[in-house]
Amino acid sequence: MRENESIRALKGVGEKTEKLFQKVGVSTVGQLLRYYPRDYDIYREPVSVDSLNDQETGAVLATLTASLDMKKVRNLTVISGTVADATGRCRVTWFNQPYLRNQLRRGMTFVFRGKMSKKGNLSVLEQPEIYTPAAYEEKLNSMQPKYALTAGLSNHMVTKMVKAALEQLDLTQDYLPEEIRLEYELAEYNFAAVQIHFPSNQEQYLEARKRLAFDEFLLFILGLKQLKEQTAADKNHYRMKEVWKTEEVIENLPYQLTGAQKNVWYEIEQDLRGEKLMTRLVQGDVGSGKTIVAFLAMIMTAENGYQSAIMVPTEVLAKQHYEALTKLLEENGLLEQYQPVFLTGSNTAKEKRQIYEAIASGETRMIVGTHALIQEKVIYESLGLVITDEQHRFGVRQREEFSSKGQKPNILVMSATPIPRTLGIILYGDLDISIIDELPAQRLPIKNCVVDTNYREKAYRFIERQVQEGHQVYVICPMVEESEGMDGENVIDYAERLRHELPSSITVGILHGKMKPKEKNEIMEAFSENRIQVLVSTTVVEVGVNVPNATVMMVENAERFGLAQLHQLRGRVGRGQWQSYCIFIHGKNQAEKSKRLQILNKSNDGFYIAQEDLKLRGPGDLFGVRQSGDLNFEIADIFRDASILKKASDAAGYILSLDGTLELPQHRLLKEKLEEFAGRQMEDPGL
Ligand SMILES: Nc1ncnc2c1ncn2[C@@H]1O[C@H](COP(=O)(O)OP(=O)(O)OP(=O)(O)O)[C@@H](O)[C@H]1O
Repeated sequence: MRENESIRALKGVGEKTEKLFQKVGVSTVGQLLRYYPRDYDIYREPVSVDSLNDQETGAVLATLTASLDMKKVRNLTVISGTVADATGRCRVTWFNQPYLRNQLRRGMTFVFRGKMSKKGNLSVLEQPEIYTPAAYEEKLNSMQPKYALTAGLSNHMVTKMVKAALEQLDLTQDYLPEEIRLEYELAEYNFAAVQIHFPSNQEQYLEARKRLAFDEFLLFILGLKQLKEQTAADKNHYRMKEVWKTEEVIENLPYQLTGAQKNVWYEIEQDLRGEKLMTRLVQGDVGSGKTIVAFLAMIMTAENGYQSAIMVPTEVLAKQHYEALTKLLEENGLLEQYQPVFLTGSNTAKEKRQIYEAIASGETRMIVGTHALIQEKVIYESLGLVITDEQHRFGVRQREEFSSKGQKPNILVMSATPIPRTLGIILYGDLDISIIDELPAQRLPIKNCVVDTNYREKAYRFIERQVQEGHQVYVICPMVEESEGMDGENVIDYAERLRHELPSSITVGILHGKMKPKEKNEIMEAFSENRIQVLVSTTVVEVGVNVPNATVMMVENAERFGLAQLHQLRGRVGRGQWQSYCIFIHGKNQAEKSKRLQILNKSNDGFYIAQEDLKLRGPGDLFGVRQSGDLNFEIADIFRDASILKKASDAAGYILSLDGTLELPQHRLLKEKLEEFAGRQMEDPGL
């Protein structure tokens, strides 16, 4: 079996199961292999019966005080009994397992492992797993995977299928050269692939993770280095002249550009006028005003008679950019001349045809869209500039794709990820870097608070007042809907609750990744026009959404998110001249985890936050929440794995110094893997 085969090739996967897996983005066996657990359930030492808290999962060594009862409740068979140790007793219940009655008898002692549920004086261990003490001893410290699920797809099913994939794939051929593996003390691939799903203990898990993170960085950097080689000598076939239009547009803006924006714009202008092709990254904290700089570059390109395309990760964002661009052009009397178009996957076939024609004929000089922009059918008349974000920054393949559409365009990449310089040099090795390190002057610093759920009542009243003053509010929940085995707030139920909590004059809307692009656009449009005042959402609003009238960001289960991600979320407010607020709410019993959140309380500076977060983490930080969704790594995390990143960079340098084109026999598998990796990077992350 090969990794690119459909999961249908696995025994037990029929059409229905295939559809369920597709919902979570898994179509091939390889994708299943990389469907890494979201968390693990650790088989820890048994604890005493009285020490298990409500909703806590754990194991107890206890004795049955009587034989089990059996009851029929509708069509369920319920088996229940009582177990006890020296500290106390609790009920145990199982459903539809009548045979247990013969196996478990009074006086027998087992390890029972399950979730404790407490209601008043009643403590119940629900559906516990049962082990003899010796059997549990063998399981001790092992970690059971917990996967992200969707309705109908159980953890058991994913576990079973991953096991099947691991059994049927031949993973013994390691693509990493032995020399590198030994030099950097990395586990074998075979070991890592299995242990990341089913770690025997925490040490093995860390080994597996280290290896897979190294691989991911290595492939990424190899791709970059090759790209740099290829583009170093690229000539700018769209060499441009200085134009006055951009000066006029700047004059007409309702605000003054900041010094940093002016500097960066100057650098871009010089690049576009230069002999060498531009490949530049503009890095700027959330809300620093990157968009206008991008638009100026598009106007300069259009004035020179060429086309430009701006590609963003989501349709919501594409729509927002399209509207902002149209408005800017309209205000400057340029709309007719440039005819901007909006191209995404959900345009109708007829619309697409018309747009393709307008692009091919050169009638339109500006194209805004999602990754639909690089599809085969889009033929550009004269694409002189492509603007993208770092999630979609082009790897080798993407640039080839664009090049095959004509000559290589100039490239501008936008990023809001604050990263230390040393890491930046590695991750953006193929790009020149410009930094917008100044926020517009009239912004007031956001006021923050980190509180627990007891504060909600107060928060709702505060939200009410802000809405009455004409402002708007985001509420972020970690989940879309209630989901088996996962605690935390979800968008659907939360919105319902808010509709009761808030006066009926306040409209509460919802937004999440499972909605159709068209629905998402409608909701965002309603929010930006203040027809919705409170938007309950998952993190789909994280990247780049701009509604300056919003002044409150409230994040539920804030402990679930990485600090950089929270900083991005916070960046959705404080974008206008009004005082804005961010309320981070952490769940009950999460005070420990929420210590991290105090960093956000102290500072609004993305760079500082990233550094501080890094200091708090160490290799022992097992399940640190993912830091950043911006750079699209599957397992590696640029902040948490900074030292692995440096090693992978050294290794990539060494490999290419020996064999620049990866032609040597010992690099054959690595080359194949790199091709496959580049292909994967092209896929839409599909928010
Ligand atoms: N110099 C400026 N003075 C005042 N407002 C500005 C200035 N530059 C941009 N803005 C406004 O600030 C808001 C945020 O700008 P923009 O959307 O470009 O941020 P961004 O850098 O893309 O941030 P993010 O990474 O969060 O998307 C916009 O409403 C924009 O009109």
